[in-house]
Amino acid sequence: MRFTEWEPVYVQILDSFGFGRAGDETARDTLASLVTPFDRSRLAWENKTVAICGAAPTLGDELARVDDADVIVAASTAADVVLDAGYDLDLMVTDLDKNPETAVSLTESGTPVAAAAHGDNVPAIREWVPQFADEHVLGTTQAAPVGPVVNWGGFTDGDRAAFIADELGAERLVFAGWDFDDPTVDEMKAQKLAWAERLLAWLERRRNEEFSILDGRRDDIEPLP
Ligand SMILES: Nc1ncnc2c1ncn2[C@@H]1O[C@H](COP(=O)(O)OP(=O)(O)OP(=O)(O)O)[C@@H](O)[C@H]1O
Ligand SMILES: Nc1nc2c(c(=O)[nH]1)N=C(CO)CN2
Repeated sequence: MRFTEWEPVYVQILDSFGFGRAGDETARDTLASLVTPFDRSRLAWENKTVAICGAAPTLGDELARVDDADVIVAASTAADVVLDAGYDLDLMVTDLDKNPETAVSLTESGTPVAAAAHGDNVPAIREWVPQFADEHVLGTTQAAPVGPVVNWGGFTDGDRAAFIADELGAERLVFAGWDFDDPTVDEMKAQKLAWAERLLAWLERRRNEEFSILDGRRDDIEPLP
């Protein structure tokens, strides 16, 4: 995903939440000062089935879905569920707002972590990124990419994980731990999940793929861009 393709969608997201672009850019620049370029050839996922684990309460019951995957990616707290169940992770995707200690320990053991900068997580970036093993950190932004910080698309940790897998050439994406109608989430999270759903519908269309988590829902999703 090039930024020119992402930008019109990004502008809609900023508008929908009332987030400021300048805040995202400041956060991105902070992250850029703390990370080095990530060697993406380590994550060559062509011909791979990649499992994208979200953190819905259903994840624990759906973990068998990752058994046939070649690669396991977990968003935020989904990483803890996957690791506690005894699986190895290939990548954690996070904006550092819930379980940054997991990200520290993963980078220390050589597992890559994609760390996102946005206007509301600058203190977390400053606190946690210096604690990561640098060569295992992929810095990401939802604003324009700068230096070592990439933008391969995506907004919430979970849909960003899917966009990253797409960028890395994944042949097939499978999903566990996704519940767009989760009744336990607050209003802001529900709005974020609605965007995640829209973004995944856009991604599956771009990929000519059908994500089963969107079955029965497509007619009600407003298309992007
Ligand atoms: N019902 C759900 N509740 C929470 N997350 C979900 C759900 N369904 C899918 N997800 C995906 O799992 C990801 C990780 O969720 P979690 O609540 O651990 O993280 P988070 O740090 O709050 O995520 P974010 O900052 O992206 O909102 C979310 O970003 C979202 O994409
Ligand atoms: N500015 C800003 N950007 C975000 C935010 C957020 O709270 N503020 N949350 C996200 C996923 O939770 C992703 N991006």
